Amino acid sequence: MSLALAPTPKPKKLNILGATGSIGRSAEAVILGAPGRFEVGAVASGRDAKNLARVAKSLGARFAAVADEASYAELKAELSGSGIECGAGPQALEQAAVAPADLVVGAIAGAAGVKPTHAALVAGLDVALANKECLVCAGDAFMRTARKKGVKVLPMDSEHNAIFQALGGEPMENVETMWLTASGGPFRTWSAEKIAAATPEQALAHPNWAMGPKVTVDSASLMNKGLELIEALHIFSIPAEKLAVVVHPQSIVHGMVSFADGAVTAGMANPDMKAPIAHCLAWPERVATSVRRLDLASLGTLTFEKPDLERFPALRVAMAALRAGGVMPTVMNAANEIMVAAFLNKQIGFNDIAREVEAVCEEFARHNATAAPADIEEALAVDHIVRESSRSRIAGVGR
Ligand SMILES: NC(=O)C1=CN([C@@H]2O[C@H](COP(=O)(O)OP(=O)(O)OC[C@H]3O[C@@H](n4cnc5c(N)ncnc54)[C@H](OP(=O)(O)O)[C@@H]3O)[C@@H](O)[C@H]2O)C=CC1
Ligand SMILES: CC(=O)[C@@H](O)[C@H](O)COP(=O)(O)O
Ligand SMILES: [Mn+2]
Repeated sequence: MSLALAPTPKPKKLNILGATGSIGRSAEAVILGAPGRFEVGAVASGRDAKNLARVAKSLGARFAAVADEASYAELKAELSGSGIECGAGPQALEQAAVAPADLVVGAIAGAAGVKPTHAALVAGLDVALANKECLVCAGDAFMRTARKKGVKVLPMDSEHNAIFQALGGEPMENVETMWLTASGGPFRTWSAEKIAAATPEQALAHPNWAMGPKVTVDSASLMNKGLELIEALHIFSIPAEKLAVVVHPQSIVHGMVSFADGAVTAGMANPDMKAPIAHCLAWPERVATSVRRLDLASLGTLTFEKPDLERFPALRVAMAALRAGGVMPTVMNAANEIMVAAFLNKQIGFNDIAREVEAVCEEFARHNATAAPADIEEALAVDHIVRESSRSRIAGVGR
């Protein structure tokens, strides 16, 4: 009788971009909950030096990068004596992205994530992508690089991860429809009049998920689901006509796939990002997590309804950008980032977000060529121009 032990898997080496955010903290919990399975090389964030230093130490990283150069002195002081190297600015961010690794977690919020996350692909590293704005801003160029380099983009966003699991490796020709579920956000049952007067505090009160402010406001307007349709188009190389949204207030079913024979598979879990994060980090293996186990009998009822495009026009605007394709998703994403920030700063009202994003898209299409950006640089140049023109509209909103 031989007493052969199962080989201990080598720890998977990770870099985490956006390590201080909501996704970053959930990733930290997954990693700390699976001793010996992961090793962290580099971590990066925007400006929160104190928290970045904390997570770098907690995960035993070797390098920490902060985007904001003004935060460098604080980061250095926080890391002093730890032996962890650090840097600041765009080059340091790129250094964190391309540090030797098996997988890079892309969890920076917004189009700020495009350059560093793309740098990881260029360096030939697989990416686990939470940052949907990367694909809305520069999806064609981003995925072209992944294909050219032969690297994987694993979907970490809960809906896309559920669909990835529900697909089970089936060829795309067999897929009739990919369904993304939407919780409907905090205003799902509100009247149009009440939504018009919604405050940032109300928009930030998501019924099911604790997330960063930008994605939480997008969930309230349903723009998040529009961004996710565009994200799905790129991740799964599926035509826009095969993508659909259904509102599911319990956030238990995250995504579904309908096949040509009428069968439907669903990806389900309690709403906790540790589940899709663990799936991506361990893929193609599995790792145990503390995610509360699903008990359908005690839940009792799961409900589904059509999205209301009248009360939630942001989804209609995003669906138009999805259908138009070309540069329109890039334009819409940039305008939305500016308008969401203006809403959170109480400069504009909730309904102004979708109204202004639509106006910016229409104006851009009237005066510019609408072909898809040829590369990341072109996408970011459009992003920059649209941000400027969006900012210039804010003072005039409502006047
Ligand atoms: N939270 C969630 O459950 C989900 C999030 N997502 C997506 O994941 C991404 C991150 O979301 P979330 O974690 O909620 O967001 P958070 O706002 O909680 O965190 C954002 C992270 O990005 C960093 N960051 C911000 N600006 C920059 C910059 N210019 N350069 C480098 N880093 C920067 C922040 O650093 P700092 O703290 O230093 O500012 C922080 O680490 C988004 O694209 C979101 O749509 C997708 C599915 C679920
Ligand atoms: C957890 C996650 O993936 C978010 O993107 C989520 O989808 C937000 O919830 P909504 O369904 O309300 O947009
Ligand atoms: Mn999502």
